Amino acid sequence: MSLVEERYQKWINHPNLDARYKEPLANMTPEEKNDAFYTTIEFGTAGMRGLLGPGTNRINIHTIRKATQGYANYIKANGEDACKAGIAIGYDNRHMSRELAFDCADLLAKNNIRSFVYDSLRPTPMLSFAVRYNKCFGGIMITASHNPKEYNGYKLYDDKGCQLVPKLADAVIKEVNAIEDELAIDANCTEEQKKLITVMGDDVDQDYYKHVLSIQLNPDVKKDIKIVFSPEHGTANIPVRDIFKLTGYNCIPVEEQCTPDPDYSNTPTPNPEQPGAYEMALDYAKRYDADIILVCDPDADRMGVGVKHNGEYVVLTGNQSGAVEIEYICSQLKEKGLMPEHPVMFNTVVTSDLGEKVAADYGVETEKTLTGFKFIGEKVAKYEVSHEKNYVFGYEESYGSLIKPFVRDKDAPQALLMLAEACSYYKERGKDLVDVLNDLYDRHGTYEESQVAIALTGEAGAARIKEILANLRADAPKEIDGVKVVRSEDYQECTITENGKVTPLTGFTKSNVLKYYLEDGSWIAVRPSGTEPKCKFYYCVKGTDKDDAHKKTLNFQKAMDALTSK
Ligand SMILES: O=P([O-])(O)O[C@H]1O[C@H](COP(=O)(O)O)[C@@H](O)[C@H](O)[C@H]1O
Ligand SMILES: [Mg+2]
Repeated sequence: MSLVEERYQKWINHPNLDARYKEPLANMTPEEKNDAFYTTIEFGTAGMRGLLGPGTNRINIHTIRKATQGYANYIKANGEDACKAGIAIGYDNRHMSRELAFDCADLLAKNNIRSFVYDSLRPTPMLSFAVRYNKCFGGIMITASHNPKEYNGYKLYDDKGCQLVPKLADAVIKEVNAIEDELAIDANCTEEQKKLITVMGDDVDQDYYKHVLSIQLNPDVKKDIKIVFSPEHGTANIPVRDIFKLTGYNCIPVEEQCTPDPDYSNTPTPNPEQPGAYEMALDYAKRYDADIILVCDPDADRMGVGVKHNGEYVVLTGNQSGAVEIEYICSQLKEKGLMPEHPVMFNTVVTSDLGEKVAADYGVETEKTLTGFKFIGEKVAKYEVSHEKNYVFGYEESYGSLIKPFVRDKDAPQALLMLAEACSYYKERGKDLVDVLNDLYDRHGTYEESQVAIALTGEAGAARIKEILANLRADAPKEIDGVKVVRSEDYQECTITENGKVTPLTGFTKSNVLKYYLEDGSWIAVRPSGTEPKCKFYYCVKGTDKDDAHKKTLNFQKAMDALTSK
């Protein structure tokens, strides 16, 4: 019997199989069966994420229990104090999220581990905050972030509220993998053990709001702007609207997208990386003549921005909104004499160069990490202890930023408040945020950043993604669209190749990423997504002006297409 068949038979015949899965299992096509059982669901960029449904390679009550039992064993191995400190648990609007969250709490209680659960859906950054607020040993967030509605996921946090970095995640994974029969785990705890579960109250929310309000650099700015806001049916609805109410901003919610909805009924996509996420907000913006559109992904760690510029709405990329944020923050810190000593900003190896140039202009150093906000959180924790450098900002290409590190993950409510303030501040001075961005291009060079993600699903898709990167390694491009590759970095082999010389690349955990620097100041990076079945290509293209950058971007994309279609 094949491994897939063996696993399938075990599941379908298991006495503990959740009754909801019997029928879908019985009706699986051979292809679906293979996909659901060919592997066990793994931890990626942001915990475990996958399609909902029965199978070892799916998110369901059994695979989540397996992960939680493994986590519980890890917590117990950390001693009595860890069990007592407990775990904060949060969840989003997705199918099964609430059920899975409370099931995790029961299972932890069964293991005599305390937990603090939010009474209803909350953003991922608020879960990170709750870990710190309750002085927990760690945290669990049930969410698949911005993925389509068929997905769910499981993010794990350390005691600082930072997602587990590989070193810690590996220790948990070891415990998870040691569990042989995921279906044998049940979450039936006693009434006495149930007392270990605390449903969190309003005090946590209020303290989070207080902290968010503290990021304001110009709290008294003239708030003469209209904001159209959409939570994309997710967790941001209440917190973001509360924060705008507390700070006095005029926030017009996209009502149709405010109800928590696991099916995302009124948005083509909840992902701020995609134009569909702005469709309805754009209609509202035109109707109300809004200055700015602000949207959050469902777990409210990512955000998207649309800016009214010369009468039209321009949607910024994550690289662009990050650059505008750092410009506003640094200029204000400097003007007010608040810039700390040895200031540092963090972003990732696939984030545009523009932000770094802006930061450098204000004397702020940039440190780069791999993709994954956990690596930024890790750096924050390091410097918090050593005091060698002081945090100014952290952001990623993928529409996430963190203004103040009282949260240790990207935090959209903070970003939205800062962008609203920046929008108001510049409006008073006759500018919009696109004007600010254009000024940055004038000062630091014109960049066009883009990301092309090719969807490659299932076992075959995963193999193809590996092959694309392996082919690039085996036959390294010397030029791309006729432009010479002057340096390449391989984060898996940990090498830098420059002028024919190979030197070690240090300071990063091994990761399947390739980055090519071109003679004209542009770069291109390739990596498999760790949250979706996609191969991602990142382009940071430097041009003489916008048209030149755009033309070059299209040519580079075409060239990479040709290079990787072998
Ligand atoms: O999806 P989220 O908002 O949880 O965000 C997560 O995934 C993003 C995309 O990762 P990948 O390119 O591997 O798919 C990462 O940039 C981010 O740091 C991580 O927290
Ligand atoms: Mg998210």
